[in-house]
Amino acid sequence: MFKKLPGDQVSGLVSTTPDTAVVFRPAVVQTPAVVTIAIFVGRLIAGLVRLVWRHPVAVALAVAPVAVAWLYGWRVALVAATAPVSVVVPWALFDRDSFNVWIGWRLLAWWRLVWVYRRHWQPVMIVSGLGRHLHGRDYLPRILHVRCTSWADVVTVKMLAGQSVKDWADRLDHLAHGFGATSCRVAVARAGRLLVTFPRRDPLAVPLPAVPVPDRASVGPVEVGIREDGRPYRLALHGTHVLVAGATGAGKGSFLWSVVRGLIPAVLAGLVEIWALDPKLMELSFGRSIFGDRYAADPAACADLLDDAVKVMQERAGRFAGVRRSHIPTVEDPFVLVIVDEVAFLTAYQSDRALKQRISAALATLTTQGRAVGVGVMAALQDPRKEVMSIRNLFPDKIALRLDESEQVDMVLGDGARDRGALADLISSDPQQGAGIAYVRLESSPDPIRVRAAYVSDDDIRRMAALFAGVGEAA
Ligand SMILES: Nc1ncnc2c1ncn2[C@@H]1O[C@H](COP(=O)(O)OP(=O)(O)OP(=O)(O)O)[C@@H](O)[C@H]1O
Repeated sequence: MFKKLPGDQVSGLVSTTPDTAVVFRPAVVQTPAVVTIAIFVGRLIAGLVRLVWRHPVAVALAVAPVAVAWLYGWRVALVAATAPVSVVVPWALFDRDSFNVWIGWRLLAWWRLVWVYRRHWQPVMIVSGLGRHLHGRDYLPRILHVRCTSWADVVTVKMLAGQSVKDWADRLDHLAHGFGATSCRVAVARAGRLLVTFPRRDPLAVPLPAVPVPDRASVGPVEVGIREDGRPYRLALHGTHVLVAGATGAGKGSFLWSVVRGLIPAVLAGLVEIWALDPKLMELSFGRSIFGDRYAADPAACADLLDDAVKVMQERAGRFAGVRRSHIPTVEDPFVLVIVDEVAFLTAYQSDRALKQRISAALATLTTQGRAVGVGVMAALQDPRKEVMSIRNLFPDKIALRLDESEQVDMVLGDGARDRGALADLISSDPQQGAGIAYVRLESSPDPIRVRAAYVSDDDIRRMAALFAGVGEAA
């Protein structure tokens, strides 16, 4: 309060509280002008030192031409200043990628720091409640660093002491709109520090054609699409189980078929067997020849196939016991991937109680004991509620495509996933813009990542199936 009042007004200030015995009349000390000037000069010098310390390159770029002009004249300075421009401009025009890595993203990061984040930081922090205004002072989280990538700004922030990640996760909307982004995500960098990601554009906005069938037989992670940062997205199947949830038309088929497509060379080499359960009869029946006689659509046949998978699992467990603790795919013991489309048809919506129990028990056995012996389950479903899919927590890796309700996000991806930015309920229902887009949460990483699966068209599936019938050219 005193800071805002001129000294002569402060001297007249008294307590206005009625019935008080204490009258408050502050003493005003006249400061000599020289002391005030010394304080201002001190602050100026400290500010300059801070500027040089924080932005050495920018300061050097500004000071160097002035120094050259002073020492050698303005003509030399002009040549010295234009020479780098004549290198940088052609570089930017002809090799944009390397220019961006070395200069472009850094310049953009500096500009976004100054123009977007520093400029709006104080009001956004105070209005969103992440900063505090106490006793006339602002206590704000600090921006430590801004990094730009081709699609997003990643701002490293030092939280206020006592703040939690949840405080930030609860205000993603405030942050996104406050800094002019359509969405925002937070991740922990280390104790007390967060990485706050603000996308500038969406690399997943355009559908992707099917990924080419790999040249090599591999059981390793399968390329199924791209990640938000533009890098290929590879999904591991061997050694885990994967649950894919999404509303009708969300694009579950793209995940299932992209996985099948990526494993084709390994299936042809005998290192992988894909067993398909297709109770809806619409999705996997299309490429039936890929699965051979390991295909079932009728619920009773599905139960038999699942029981067979359990037998394979138990037989292997008996053989491996005391000999080895993990599975290595071979022609004798291939990796068995059981793909179940719309698993709720076999569990929740199955009217035959005995069959329903048999199927649920087999699925629970496979998902609890299968991965160490090379039997994996990839299940797709529309409704992730517990009463529909009681064993959803037995799948270590989860994929949430477009969902109908915000509460379903945490049901699929686990607690706190939506708070960390997995906004699966906000994915567009327009197939061009949203089908195949999903948030993935892996056992190994609590932070959900946004990906888009490639679209495997009917023709792609026909060509894949033809490979197995031995009548088609390479897919
Ligand atoms: N990855 C993708 N990229 C672009 N469009 C896609 C993608 N996947 C699916 N689509 C479009 O969305 C439509 C629905 O996809 P799909 O049948 O795979 O959804 P689904 O989740 O399996 O639905 P349902 O549960 O009703 O079977 C497809 O016909 C296609 O036009």
